[in-house]
Amino acid sequence: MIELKDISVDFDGFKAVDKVSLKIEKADAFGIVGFSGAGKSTLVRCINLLQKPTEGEVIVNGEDFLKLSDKELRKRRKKIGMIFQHFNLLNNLTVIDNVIFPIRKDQKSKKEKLEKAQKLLELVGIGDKANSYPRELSGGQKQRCAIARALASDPEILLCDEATSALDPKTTKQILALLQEIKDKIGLTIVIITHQMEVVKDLCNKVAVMQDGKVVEEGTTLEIFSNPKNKLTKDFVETSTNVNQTIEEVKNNISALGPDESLVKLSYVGESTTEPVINEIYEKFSIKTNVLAGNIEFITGTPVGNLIVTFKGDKEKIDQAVEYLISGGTNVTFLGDSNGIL
Ligand SMILES: Nc1ncnc2c1ncn2[C@@H]1O[C@H](COP(=O)(O)OP(=O)(O)OP(=O)(O)O)[C@@H](O)[C@H]1O
Repeated sequence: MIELKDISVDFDGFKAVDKVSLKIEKADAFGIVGFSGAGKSTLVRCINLLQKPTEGEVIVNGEDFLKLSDKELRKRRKKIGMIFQHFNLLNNLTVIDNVIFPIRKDQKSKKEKLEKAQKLLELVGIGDKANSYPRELSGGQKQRCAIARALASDPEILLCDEATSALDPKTTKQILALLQEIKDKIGLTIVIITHQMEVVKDLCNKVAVMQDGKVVEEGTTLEIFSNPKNKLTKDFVETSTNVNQTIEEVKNNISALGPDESLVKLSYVGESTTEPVINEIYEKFSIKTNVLAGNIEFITGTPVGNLIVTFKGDKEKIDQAVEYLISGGTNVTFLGDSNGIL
């Protein structure tokens, strides 16, 4: 549905976006992650040509946007809503008038527009705030109003630029749940720029990681969380799982390991929960497992687990047990033994 082909954006010789190609399918919730200045906003603004790329093609629903006339482009843009970190509401208009604003020139009667706006306010959960002014709303309510306004033109695509960055964690969860609900209800395609991996985890089915204007890694959210390859992706995933921090804490607090003990990290994806595996390696190899720390998360419904354990037993048997675990799809990282902790 959205295809960005070899997009580059050059600001006076500085490449803010550098040959990026992305495919976003209908009803995807596509996350774009990266540090400040990575080029996320510039890239996303190319989708509705608020930013004209210096090079490349922007294909939306099979149409080459760069070949459209200004009039045609204005019409297509109406089907692409946008919400922002700082809401960008018009402060001198009431909440309902903010929602009507993008459709104020439509061929409908005033009554129809009011009814539509009120329905949208109900949908986003602030039906009772229609006659309030933005200054009378909380941050979460302001973003709800901005979402209602973005939906007024019946968009097929919603671009969200750090839409939850100014909100506290609880309100962030509520807004993400609302976006998910709307997405499911009207089949909206969502492109969401964020530096919060929690946002990706809660809402997105796919994610691209940007650095210095380039996409350095992309995949399904499950792939990115369970098996990040790029160093930056690993750092981002770590911010939400804290596995490395947990490992450091375990290492700092563990007393010396015995000659028959090894410290390892077990990582797995999917239904192969470790409990039966731990029982099996005890039965097969007489290896005793002691779980020191663990974290299991559900990414788009699939469990992703990280356990820090000690194995106790004959060295050769531990090696066999590790091989057995790896052959069953568990990732095993050796962290130390009686000779020292890595
Ligand atoms: N209109 C512009 N003129 C010149 N440079 C620009 C312009 N817009 C963005 N840049 C530069 O392009 C780079 C990418 O900016 P962009 O806003 O796309 O990054 P970002 O990843 O969205 O960052 P943030 O998360 O801080 O919004 C930055 O170095 C920025 O200073």
